[in-house]
Amino acid sequence: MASISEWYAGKNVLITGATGFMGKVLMEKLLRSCPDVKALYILVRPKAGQSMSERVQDMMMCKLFDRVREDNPDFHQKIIPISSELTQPGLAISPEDVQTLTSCINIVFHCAATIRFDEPLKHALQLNVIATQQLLSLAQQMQHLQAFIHISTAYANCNRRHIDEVIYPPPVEPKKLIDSLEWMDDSIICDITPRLIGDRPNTYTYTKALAECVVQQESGKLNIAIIRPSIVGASWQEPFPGWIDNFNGPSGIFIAAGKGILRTMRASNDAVADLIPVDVVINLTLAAGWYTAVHRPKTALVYNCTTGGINPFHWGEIEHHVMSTFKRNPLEQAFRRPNANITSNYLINQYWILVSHKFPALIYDLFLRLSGQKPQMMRIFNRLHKAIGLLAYFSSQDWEWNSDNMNMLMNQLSADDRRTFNFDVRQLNWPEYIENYCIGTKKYVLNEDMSDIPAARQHLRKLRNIRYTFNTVLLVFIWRVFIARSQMARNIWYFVVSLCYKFLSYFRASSTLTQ
Ligand SMILES: CCCCCCCCCCCCCCCCCC(=O)SCCNC(=O)CCNC(=O)[C@H](O)C(C)(C)COP(=O)(O)OP(=O)(O)OC[C@H]1O[C@@H](n2cnc3c(N)ncnc32)[C@H](O)[C@@H]1OP(=O)(O)O
Ligand SMILES: NC(=O)C1=CN([C@@H]2O[C@H](COP(=O)(O)OP(=O)(O)OC[C@H]3O[C@@H](n4cnc5c(N)ncnc54)[C@H](OP(=O)(O)O)[C@@H]3O)[C@@H](O)[C@H]2O)C=CC1
Repeated sequence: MASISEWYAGKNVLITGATGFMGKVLMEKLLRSCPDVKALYILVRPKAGQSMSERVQDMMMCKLFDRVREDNPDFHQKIIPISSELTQPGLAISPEDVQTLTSCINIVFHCAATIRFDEPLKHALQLNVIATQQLLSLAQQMQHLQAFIHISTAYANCNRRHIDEVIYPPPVEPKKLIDSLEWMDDSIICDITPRLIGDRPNTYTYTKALAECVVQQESGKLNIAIIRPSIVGASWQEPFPGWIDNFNGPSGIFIAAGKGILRTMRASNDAVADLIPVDVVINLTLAAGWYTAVHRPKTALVYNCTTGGINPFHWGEIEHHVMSTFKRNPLEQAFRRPNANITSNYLINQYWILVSHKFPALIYDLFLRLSGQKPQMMRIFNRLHKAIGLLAYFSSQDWEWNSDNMNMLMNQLSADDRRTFNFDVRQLNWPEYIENYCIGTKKYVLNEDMSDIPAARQHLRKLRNIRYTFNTVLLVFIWRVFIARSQMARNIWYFVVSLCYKFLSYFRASSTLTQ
């Protein structure tokens, strides 16, 4: 039987969401490990004042593609951008492009989605469900299509504790919801959203569950597989350890903790942190594409792509390793020395938010105001609180995912493929991974230079001295205001001191008696 890379040789691949985090890693891996792939057609929209081709050119310059560039400097010739806005009818693909795609595509990877937790329901539905439906219709017209791989999330069914590799009945029939929301005013939709999403935490997980149902409805006509990754983190090994390019999920939290901004967060120390490295997800996705096309399973296979059941690691351990890494490799211009703690207790968390977030932010903003600058710290903390409020749901509880299909797929691979498309997370060394992850956020998200670490350490020492000075001044101030000025406070103070003195004399006397 052909190996995975042999199977991809000569194939035309369609990728949605190629400019996103996972889409880029998918493209890189395909180009590097399947060098004979014929072409990658990627659906891209113009954005932020950049045309589609400018965006693609920029993307290919990214460090992520360094290894591919080394192997094949002309790799860009294999990338064919197709202009598309997924929220538009027909995905806004021109008739000529539709013609090209339907005549040549062999496999589709559908990665595009809105992953924002606060997305208005109508937009999340438009992108995550309706666009998926439209892409499936397009796929049905593709004459040489062998597999359609849909990227979902392990949290699509997070209202359940135990999640099997099956497509669960949807919370509502997608078509009914689409029809009803079509005529509704945005404010009405906003009002009924909590009732609709029910026991799911956000519109993201809700619409991803609906998308799975839409995919299932087409599974009789197409060869389909669904990949459900948990919390996708930086790369483990490929193309190099620690690659990450965004603030999503834990990355933003790690950075905020490393910068000394985040000091407390609601999370359970003992809950499993189901992180999965992005390269593992992509290796599994490519292997699943091969398996779906070659073996044509009778029903759509779902692959829960998680670590918790196989090689568990907990949020408490993550906190420890993140803090230890940022103490050894500090981020530049930290606000305070990194020292974040997680707690599952609501009141304790609120106390630390007040003392360690809001109070320093107020003081710093006061300092900025007095020095004629614009206050900004409170604004940053408000955004951070919004983000951690939305993420806490995922870090405060455990889920159990069945991963039989992931194991089955691993057993189907040859020894060579298992090495090239490694998704065996039993080999993952968590402390090493978290260290590379944190350093990755420093190098690739914040674009900080590792050679500036001595200066960053010096800055932390300065912050420590400021803290010591501040604490001393505060003590003297309290003494001056409450002790020195009030007779009663003075009396209490003398009483406490004389009590301590009496205790000390008593212990000294009793210890001389026993000698
Ligand atoms: C040491 C302690 C260790 C403790 C460990 C505990 C960690 C717990 C982590 C739990 C993670 C759970 C994730 C669950 C994932 C489910 C999996 C998936 O399927 S789906 C995949 C997961 N999906 C997601 O993760 C999406 C979550 N994100 C969102 O929904 C939205 O970004 C938002 C609502 C948080 C903020 O909206 P909005 O106010 O409109 O703001 P914008 O969006 O415009 O961004 C403003 C600025 O903030 C930046 N920034 C962004 N995110 C974070 C962050 N987490 N943090 C910090 N910063 C963040 C952003 O880059 C930007 O910077 P700049 O350009 O201004 O400089
Ligand atoms: N990251 C994670 O932790 C997890 C992600 N997933 C799933 O993996 C998939 C990829 O996620 P990830 O790469 O992290 O997400 P990103 O947000 O990084 O990428 C999303 C992609 O979708 C594209 N897209 C969004 N809206 C449109 C639109 N209207 N028209 C055309 N393209 C659009 C984006 O294009 P543009 O650049 O133009 O915005 C981008 O390429 C998603 O399906 C997500 O649900 C699942 C579990 C965890």
